[in-house]
Amino acid sequence: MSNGPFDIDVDTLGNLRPISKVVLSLGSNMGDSETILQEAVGYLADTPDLMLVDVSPVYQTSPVGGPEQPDFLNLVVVAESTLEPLTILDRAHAIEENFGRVRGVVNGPRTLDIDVVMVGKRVSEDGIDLPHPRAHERAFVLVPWLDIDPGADLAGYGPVADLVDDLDTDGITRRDDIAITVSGTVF
Ligand SMILES: Nc1ncnc2c1ncn2[C@@H]1O[C@H](COP(=O)(O)OP(=O)(O)OP(=O)(O)O)[C@@H](O)[C@H]1O
Ligand SMILES: Nc1nc2c(c(=O)[nH]1)N=C(CO)CN2
Repeated sequence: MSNGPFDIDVDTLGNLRPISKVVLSLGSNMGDSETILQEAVGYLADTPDLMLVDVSPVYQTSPVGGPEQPDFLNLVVVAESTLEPLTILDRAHAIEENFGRVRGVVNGPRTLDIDVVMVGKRVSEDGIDLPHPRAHERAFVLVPWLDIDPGADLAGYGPVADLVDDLDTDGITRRDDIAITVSGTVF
């Protein structure tokens, strides 16, 4: 899939809207994380103008940073969208709030965290850092992403496969016993 901005959508008013590849990272280590991830992907799939392309396997991952806390379950969603990055981030925050996410400790435990890893070649603007400034060094983001998108390129950092080669992936385990289902499709 292209990173855009060469794919174009025309809305009902005839406006041209670039279609961007969107990569989202979801993580949970409080509550029923498996159900939370399942439902969160469902909310993303229900988001107007955000088309899910693929959902990665779920990984159990050792916490990176923060206080002592339980392991996370992480997954990555690849989508296509004409939405602005800040609109996608607002939607991510609204979904987090459905699961009672309270922003407290930096890198601390959370029912649900949704990071906007990349929106095509879009870069930072007021209110959103793009690509996500820590995604390039996080195995819990890059390994699941690579599973579903072997040719993936992290804008500004290069091929995800090369980034993964340089990372310690010891703390992450693929949980093939957990499946995410969207509209009858099992990922
Ligand atoms: N690309 C992005 N994805 C998610 N949040 C972002 C992004 N860019 C800026 N933010 C902002 O970063 C702030 C901190 O986000 P959050 O509380 O999710 O951090 P965190 O998950 O603890 O740590 P990290 O940012 O390292 O994943 C939020 O106010 C959020 O709006
Ligand atoms: N394993 C793991 N560690 C983390 C995670 C996460 O999702 N998984 N999220 C963090 C802040 O976003 C900080 N540390």
